[in-house]
Formats: sequence, structure tokens, C-alpha cells
Amino acid sequence: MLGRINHIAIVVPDIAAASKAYRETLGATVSQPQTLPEHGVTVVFVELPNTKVELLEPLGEASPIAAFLAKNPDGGMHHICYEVADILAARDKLVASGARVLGNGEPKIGAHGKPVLFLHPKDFFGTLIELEQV
Ligand SMILES: CC[C@H](C(=O)O)C(=O)SCCNC(=O)CCNC(=O)[C@H](O)C(C)(C)COP(=O)(O)OP(=O)(O)OC[C@H]1O[C@@H](n2cnc3c(N)ncnc32)[C@H](O)[C@@H]1OP(=O)(O)O
Ligand SMILES: [Co+2]
Repeated sequence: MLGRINHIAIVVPDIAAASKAYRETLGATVSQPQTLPEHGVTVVFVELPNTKVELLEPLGEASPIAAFLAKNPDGGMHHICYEVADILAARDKLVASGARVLGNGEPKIGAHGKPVLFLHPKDFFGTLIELEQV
């Protein structure tokens, strides 16, 4: 079911400062910010030879990462995104195995314009998993 790691996501309190640190201190290539109101986040991607790091800042009052940032005010690792070839088949297999798919269970379009789903962190060893269909 799982393909490549598409990205590792880090929640940050200030995405401009975090982008600057990755660009200037770590010498990385960082995309311009994308606001994703339907996901309640602003994101940038740190481009790496073998994967990406997604830096996330809460956007709006109902951001799904607000509670995470409140618990981790300096920021922290938030989720891992695996690529899948068929997100609906993956979802159905996961649901049949008892895993919880977050939201209404229907994929939404993510930052890359591809369908994504999230699996509850409590079902996968305290790690929030995102699946992205490629
Ligand atoms: C799709 C656009 C973009 C992309 O890549 O394309 C993105 O990745 S957007 C990313 C932001 N969107 C999401 O994360 C959507 C899925 N997330 C959620 O629905 C929530 O964050 C949820 C349900 C995972 C947690 O929400 P919240 O923290 O408000 O709920 P709880 O406080 O009830 O948390 C329950 C329980 O889970 C623990 N928790 C929360 N977040 C994480 C995490 N990232 N990793 C590990 N564990 C997490 C939290 O501490 C609670 O544990 P407990 O022991 O009960 O305290
Ligand atoms: Co993500």
C-alpha cells in the first residue's frame, strides 16, 4: 500500500521565521507560502533531494493544528505523508482493518493538488499519518 515518503511535516509558530531559518541557516530551498483555508493552515515546502519537509502554521480560528501548537509552543513534528497509488482502495482497506480515517472519510485536495486523507495518530503509534494519492 505505501509508496515513498512524500513529506515530513513540522508545525511552527512563525512560518516566515522558520522559512528564513531553513533558507539562511540550513541553506535549503524553501517554496513561497501557500494559504490553505480549507485545511486551516499556511504551508511552505523545503525541497530536498529525496523528499520534502512541510512547514505548517495555523490559519484561522478553527485550525486543526491550533491545539498541537498550544501544546508545543516552539513547534514540533506533526505528521508523515506517505504516497499511495489508489487512495480510495487504501482507505477502504484501512477502514476494514479498523483504522480511523479523520474527517468524513472522503479525500480532500491537499497542498499538491492531489487527494489526501489523514489517519488517527492513536491508531499508528502516536503518529499522525497523511496519505496522498500520486
Ligand atoms: C492537506 C494539506 C496539507 C498537505 O500536506 O497537503 C497538510 O498536511 S494540512 C495538515 C493539517 N491538517 C490536519 O492535521 C488534519 C488532520 N488532523 C486532525 O484532524 C487533528 O489534528 C487531530 C484529530 C489529529 C488532532 O486534533 P486535536 O489535537 O485538536 O485533537 P485532540 O487534542 O483531541 O488530539 C487527540 C489525541 O491525539 C494527539 N495528537 C494530536 N495531534 C497529533 C499529532 N500530530 N501527532 C500525534 N498525536 C497527536 C493529542 O495529543 C491527543 O492525544 P491525548 O493523549 O489524548 O492527549
Ligand atoms: Co501534509
